Amino acid sequence: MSTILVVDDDAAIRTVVAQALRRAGHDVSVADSLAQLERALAVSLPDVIVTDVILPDGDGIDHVRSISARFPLLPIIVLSAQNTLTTAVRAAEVGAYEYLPKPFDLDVLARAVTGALARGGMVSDDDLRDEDRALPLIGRSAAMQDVYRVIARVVSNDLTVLISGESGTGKELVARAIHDLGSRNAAPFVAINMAAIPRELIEAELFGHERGAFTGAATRNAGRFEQASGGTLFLDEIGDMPMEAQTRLLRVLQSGEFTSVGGARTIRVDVRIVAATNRDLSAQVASGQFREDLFYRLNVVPIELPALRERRQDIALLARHFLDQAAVQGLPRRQLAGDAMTELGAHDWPGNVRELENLMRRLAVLARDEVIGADVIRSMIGTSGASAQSIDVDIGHAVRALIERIAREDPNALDDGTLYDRVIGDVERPLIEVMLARHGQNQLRAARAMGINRNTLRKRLDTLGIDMAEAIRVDDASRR
Ligand SMILES: Nc1ncnc2c1ncn2[C@@H]1O[C@H](COP(=O)(O)OP(=O)(O)OP(=O)(O)O)[C@@H](O)[C@H]1O
Repeated sequence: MSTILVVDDDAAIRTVVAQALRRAGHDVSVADSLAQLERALAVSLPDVIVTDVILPDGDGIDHVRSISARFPLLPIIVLSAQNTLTTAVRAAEVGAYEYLPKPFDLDVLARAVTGALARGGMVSDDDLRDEDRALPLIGRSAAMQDVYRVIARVVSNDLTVLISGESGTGKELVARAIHDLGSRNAAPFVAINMAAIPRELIEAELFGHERGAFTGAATRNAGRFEQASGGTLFLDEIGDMPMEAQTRLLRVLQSGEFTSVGGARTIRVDVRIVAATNRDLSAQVASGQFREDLFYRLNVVPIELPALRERRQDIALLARHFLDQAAVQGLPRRQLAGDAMTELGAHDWPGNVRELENLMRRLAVLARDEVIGADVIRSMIGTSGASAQSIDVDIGHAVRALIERIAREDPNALDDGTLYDRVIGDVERPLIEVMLARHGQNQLRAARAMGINRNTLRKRLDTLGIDMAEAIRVDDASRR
């Protein structure tokens, strides 16, 4: 539960605001003066402060400046009856997260609080104050503060950034933050994932192709470089880029221009490059899989994202954030009991923030009670949770790798109309095998459990060539 401190000398407003925020699921405490506010801060830091401007012992806005200086990560929402532009500008100048003129709609306040919580832990920076550009990066740990410092350093220039970190640590989110906070934010942010595109298509995807450049190229296509013109190009999973494409990319980065596949025109583009990898690129350089010169060209400003297990103090903040987000999206509102937080804190999170996010969404959907206890967390992480997590984390990669493998083994397979059946067949086979095993190889029960017709299952067994000899052995054994 997030903690909100409401400061207002008007008892009626204090009560109404506190009630509304409690209804929205927050833990609310109140103060009627700056002195009481200071006493409350001395005891513990809330997640958000909501304060009036005119208080009996001073000016709330002046006080925001002092609080922001001491606690730069603490979002403050200012409420004021002085509906002047000057008050709004003053509130922004002193670093208030939001300014709401009185009278305000309680829903608007609740939304501002949710926004402030989602922003919690981000560096205090005037650029961040624009609603549209509010950052989704959560975390107050020292490791994340280091990340924020580097982001703050690169938003005002075009230096190339290389983000490394395990899968699900937020690399793409950081890349987007660099774009959104920089001067290129009116132009597009274009992402391309090297692991998701068959190797032979990567160059056409990056640099575009002319009509008729290869089979299937019916029209001229602008590549991602051109699409990102004036903006940011995010090269995800750069460690998966084939050698030839690396050579071409290096040339483009050096010269700022390229020709599309099958084209004679030279295209000049102005893009900022942010690359990311979950592999050890220097090891790939050492083993000759990644060009050393390209590595140095990309690694101008390195950002290393910590694994979630290395910043356990952020787990509670993130967990609450994802539950709030689920509630905002219309899923039931859930809270975590103290022992549930302890349980989350002890888990190792191999899938990092993505795993935590998926678990919170599943809890929002599946948990029976509003307050979730440690036992529920244990059962979700320990059993189906653990395996489902790894599926959530890996399924996209697995399918992409599968497409790549098929393309490598048989390049025609990408065009000959068989790809859908091959990929679905490879995904379906383990599903059927697992379900048959689970139901003692009984086809009727396995089909029912999967929600398909028994005849459909029979046909799929035939098509996929799944051997039922095992089933007969199991059936025989059970009959004996
Ligand atoms: N600090 C954070 N605050 C809030 N949400 C986060 C944070 N880090 C990651 N997430 C969320 O976790 C999920 C995974 O993040 P993201 O896709 O950026 O990770 P990634 O490192 O690029 O993963 P991959 O290597 O698998 O592509 C996203 O839904 C993202 O919004």
